[in-house]
Amino acid sequence: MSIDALSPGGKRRSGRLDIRNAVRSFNAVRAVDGVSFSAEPGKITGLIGPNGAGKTTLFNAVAGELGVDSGEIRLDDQRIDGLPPHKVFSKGLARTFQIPRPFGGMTVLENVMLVPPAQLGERFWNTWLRPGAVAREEKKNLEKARAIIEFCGLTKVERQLAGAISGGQQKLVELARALMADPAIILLDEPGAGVNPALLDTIVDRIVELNQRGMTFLVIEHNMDFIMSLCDKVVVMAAGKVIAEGLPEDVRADKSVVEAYLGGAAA
Ligand SMILES: Nc1ncnc2c1ncn2[C@@H]1O[C@H](COP(=O)(O)OP(=O)(O)OP(=O)(O)O)[C@@H](O)[C@H]1O
Repeated sequence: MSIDALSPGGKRRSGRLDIRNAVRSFNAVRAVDGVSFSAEPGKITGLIGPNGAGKTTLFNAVAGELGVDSGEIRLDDQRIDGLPPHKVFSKGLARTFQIPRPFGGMTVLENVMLVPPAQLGERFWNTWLRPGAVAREEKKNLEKARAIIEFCGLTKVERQLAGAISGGQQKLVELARALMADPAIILLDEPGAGVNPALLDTIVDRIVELNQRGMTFLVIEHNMDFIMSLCDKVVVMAAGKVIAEGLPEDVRADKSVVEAYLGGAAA
């Protein structure tokens, strides 16, 4: 199987994400304070802002790790706010973390294999009643995992423990795990942080190629070269609110954006 067989979101989902008036507080802090914007299908949307702007809190709310206090989050017109992470994931939204979270004691291949879309074998009666189907499904998953691992440039380390490879390679393992579920949209939390320049090029290449195949991305990143060269649109948050949204070059020249970065802890 080659990576060509992967279809972002399958045929049914476009990966459109709509966030409307999302609010999430931690005691007195309104970390996300009435945020509205959309990530258009097939596009790469950048989410930037000074430290503490609320970007990660918003990601956590979208991916189901945190609830919103109010507001709506829709994926392809279906409400996903209030759903637990595995439900959001199964609807076609995958995310990666700023600090990768692989199972360090398992190999890269095992980490990727942990995320098959529909694990027939997990239904215990299938192993008795439909052993052939289970074996075929496992073979298909293994082929898919291998194709994705190759696509992510990880073949050489597929037998190594995920805890023993570099931080940049772990970010690629996270991307590989996300791809196993054929998501329609992937949320990337600082894919470039702590990654050496050569691996960063690989990550950027993979994102571009997936995007050309129709994958939608929403990306938090402090690396401005990355944002400016990769994103179709940039949304800027500061103190929990969206303060600007538009084309990368317009956002960079926006006075309120410059002030937010100078006034806050510049990224
Ligand atoms: N679990 C939490 N409990 C209390 N306050 C929190 C929690 N998570 C985030 N916050 C606060 O919410 C605000 C937004 O934080 P968040 O991490 O979302 O910002 P960010 O834009 O992702 O920042 P960075 O770029 O540094 O990662 C900050 O004031 C932060 O201290």
